[in-house]
This record gives sequence, C-alpha cells and structure tokens, in this order.
Amino acid sequence: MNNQNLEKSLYDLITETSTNLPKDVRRAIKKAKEAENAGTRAAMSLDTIANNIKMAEDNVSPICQDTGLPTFKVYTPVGVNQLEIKAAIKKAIAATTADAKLRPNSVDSLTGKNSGDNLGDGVPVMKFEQWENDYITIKLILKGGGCENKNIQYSLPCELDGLGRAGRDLDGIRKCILHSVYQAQGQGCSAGFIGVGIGGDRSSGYDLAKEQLFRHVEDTNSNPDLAQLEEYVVKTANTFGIGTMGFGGEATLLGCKIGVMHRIPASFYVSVAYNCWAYRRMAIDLDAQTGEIIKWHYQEGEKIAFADEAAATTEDTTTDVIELTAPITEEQIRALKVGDVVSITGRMYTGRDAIHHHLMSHDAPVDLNGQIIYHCGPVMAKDKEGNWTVKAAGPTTSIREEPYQGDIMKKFGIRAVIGKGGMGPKTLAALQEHGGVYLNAIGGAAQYYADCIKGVDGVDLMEFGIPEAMWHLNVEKFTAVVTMDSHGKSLHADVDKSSLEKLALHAERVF
Ligand SMILES: O=C(O)C[C@H](O)C(=O)O
Ligand code: SF4
Repeated sequence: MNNQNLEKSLYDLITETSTNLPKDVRRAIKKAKEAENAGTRAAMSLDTIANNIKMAEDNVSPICQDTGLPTFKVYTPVGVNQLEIKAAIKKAIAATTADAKLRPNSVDSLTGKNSGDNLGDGVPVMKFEQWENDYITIKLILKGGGCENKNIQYSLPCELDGLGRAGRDLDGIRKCILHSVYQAQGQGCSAGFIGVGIGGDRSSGYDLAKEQLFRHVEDTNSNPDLAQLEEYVVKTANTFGIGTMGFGGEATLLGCKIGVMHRIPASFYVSVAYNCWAYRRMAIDLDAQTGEIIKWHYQEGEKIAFADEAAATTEDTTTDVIELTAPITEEQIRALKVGDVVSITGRMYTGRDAIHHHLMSHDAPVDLNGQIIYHCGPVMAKDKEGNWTVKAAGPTTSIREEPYQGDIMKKFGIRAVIGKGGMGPKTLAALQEHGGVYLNAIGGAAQYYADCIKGVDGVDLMEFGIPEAMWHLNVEKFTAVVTMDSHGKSLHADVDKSSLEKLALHAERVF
C-alpha cells in the first residue's frame, strides 16, 4: 500500500472526526432544539451548542477541547499488512496533534507527564479484524473524558436508587439503562447518546456497549425486543427533566443503542457507554491497494448547517445579563442568585485537576484574591511569533475538584469558579461561608468560548502539560449561568432530586 496516501487518509479522518459533527448527530441535536421551550436556559444552551458546531466546521478546529482517547476499529482484507496501518495511524495522530486538531491528551498514569503528541503505552487504541471484503474500513471515535467517567456497569441482580430490584431479565435491563441516564445527570454534557452492552464479561460488555456508538442514530435494532426497549428508553429518559447540561428541560437523551451477547451463568452485566452531545465518530472505506479514501460513512440524509443559530446565541438575552470583571468583591458575589446569567470580561485563570491538587500544598503562582478560576484544559497553538493562541476552550467537569475546591477558594480568596456539571455539598457550603459562586458554562462549546478569549497573557505550571497548566486568559463577554450561589442554593441538587422522583415513577414492570 502507498503509505503516504494512507497517512493522508488517516489525517483527514481524524480532522473530520474532531471538527465536523456527523449528519445524523446534527439532526438529533436539531430535534432536541425543536423540543425545547424558547427562552429557557436549555434552549439558550442548545443555541450555543449549535453555533459551536458551525464554528468548529468553519474553523476546522475541535468541536470540544477534549478530543478524547482516539479509538480506531480497522477491518482489513486477508493479506493487508496491519503493522503498516498501525504505524500510519500513529503518524497521523502525531501530525493532527501538532496541527491542533487534537489536544495532547496522553498522560503517563504514574508520573502525570503528558507525552505531547497523543502517543503512549496503549494509546491510541487500535483494534483490528479481518473480513472477506476487498477494501479497508477504518472507524474512529473521539470520546471525551467527562462522558467516559459517566459510563456505568451493572451486575444483575442489583438494587437501584428510585427503581428498586433489577433482576436478570429484560425488565431488569430496562431499569439499569434508565438508571444510567439518571446517574449521569448533566455531567457528561447532556443531551447524550448511550451505547448499551448486555452480557459478556466486564471488558467485552463495555466493548459491546462502545461498539453500539458506531451505529446510526436513526437506525432500528434488528432484534424487535431491543428495538422496542431502545425506543422506550429514549422516550422515558426525556421525561426526567435533566435537560441540556443538567439545566432542566425536555432533551436529556438523544439516542439509545443496545447490543447483546452471551454470558456465563454466574455473570449478568449491563454495560453503558455514555457519550456527550459532541458525539464525534466517523468512518472511511479505503482502497486496499492505494490507501485512498473511497467512501465516507454517515453521509445519508440532510445536513443541518446550523447557520441561523449563530446569530441568535445569547445576543438577544443581553438585557438580563450581569457584567462581571475580576477582581470581584464579596458584595458583588452575594448579589448573585441561581439562574442569573453573567458575562465576564477581563482576566480569568484556568485550573483543573493538577492545579487544584498542587494548590492544596503550594502557594499560587499569581495573586488569586477576588479572581475567577476556569475549569478548563484548552487546545493551544503557538503562532509564528511564538505567542500562544487558544484553539478550543470549553469547560471541564467540575465535580472532580470537589475534594479541593472549597478549601482553595478560602485559602486564596477566589470568588468564582466556572466549570460544568456542578459541584457537591462541600463546595456549596464553602460558597456560602466564604462568599463564592459557581458558574456553569456550556460543556463542549469549545469554539464558542475560544472566540471569547481575546488573548493569552501568560502561563504558569507548564510542567503539568498544556491541558493542566494555569493559563492567564483575557476574555470578553464570556457568558455563564449561576447554578450554585452563596445562599446555599444549587440548581444541580434540585435537578438531581426532581429527576430521581421522575425515575421512581418507572419502578413497575414494563417488559
Ligand atoms: O478534559 C476536558 O477538557 C473535558 C472533559 O471531557 C470533561 O467532560 O470533563
Ligand atoms: S467536555 Fe463535554 S462535550 Fe467535551 S468531551 Fe467532555 S463530556 Fe464531551
């Protein structure tokens, strides 16, 4: 095979997957937008998401800054050299990372060192199968960490919050799947898609679940029982009121695909792979002789361009927006209430897992008194003059900082943190005691927020790698919603409680 062609085809596959959301996913998002009531936070979020999808395509830049753990599934005719394909995949991964189509996402699990090029032990994931066809198919999924963390595996029989006993039958499976959507709340950037694997062992069950994520959103399961269950799950989950980003609303789940395999007598697993709305998967067919692309998958039907949404995003809500510029006073913070929309102009500092851990036992590299911390690991590029530019910069899941956040806010006088998915009781208590606020940004809207960042004024702790460093950002009109305030109120706690009540309505046998 021509290796240059093969590398080019793979480069194009990776770039397309990271930057251009497939047609079937776009249609599902459009449907969600249509179901949402105008003027709600959920509708506003979906406008931002739609706008972001368009911006990513136009800029040929990542839809979300977390470009995930690249996972390739390759089907080859007998006789094709799979080692050559492996080598080409690695080259294409490094090249697309250098061109900021992927974030450097591969971290040594023991030392914490980022390899910088998305390569590492076992990374990217590459799985090969042979087949009788005379062409090659390569599938790629870029599944981010926030939704990956919301995957869940049930071992039947089990007891579930709200639903009671899930037994070893179709109805027990039904309960597990409904519970999986509830437990994800907004943290995996809902509205999401789930792949479910019934049976197998712990690893093959998850593999089967992830395999389902390559199915078309609009297909119908060939097993009539599972087809019925898929339809039931989507319909029922959308009554939970979790909504986009967990803000409440009509659209919680955009797709459910279920696969089944045999199991051994003692084990009965239901494995659920949760994927965010930024459902980035694509596939190509290659000519096995030339290595050139002969077909792109997921091309059927209408392509929603989301051109109209671009103008609508948050612009028309400016009347209700509260302007904030750091340093922020305690008085300003105490005036904010859950539901307020704020627009930030000026300085903010990024800080995520490594920074929070570090700040517990070290001084901050800058004065954080009155400042804003943004839970964000951006995609960055250096321009010709050696200046950093932000290529993608949406929020990361905040709950991971729950053990540290309250202490760090108090220790350094931080007044606001921005992230997504909300935080827990420890942070809520600290916000009340210290005078702080939690701001929820729209997860995955990495192009939208990158556009709000007008400059990079500095960076500290680069030894943690690009996603984990503390970037000093100069922002303009960065919009976010107050979802936890200094008066003990949390939208996340409210939505969790009400969605559990809705879940519990489905404890009776259905199948
Ligand atoms: O790592 C990130 O930037 C985000 C992550 O995918 C998340 O959802 O928390
Ligand atoms: S930030 Fe949200 S959209 Fe991006 S990868 Fe994580 S879960 Fe997905």
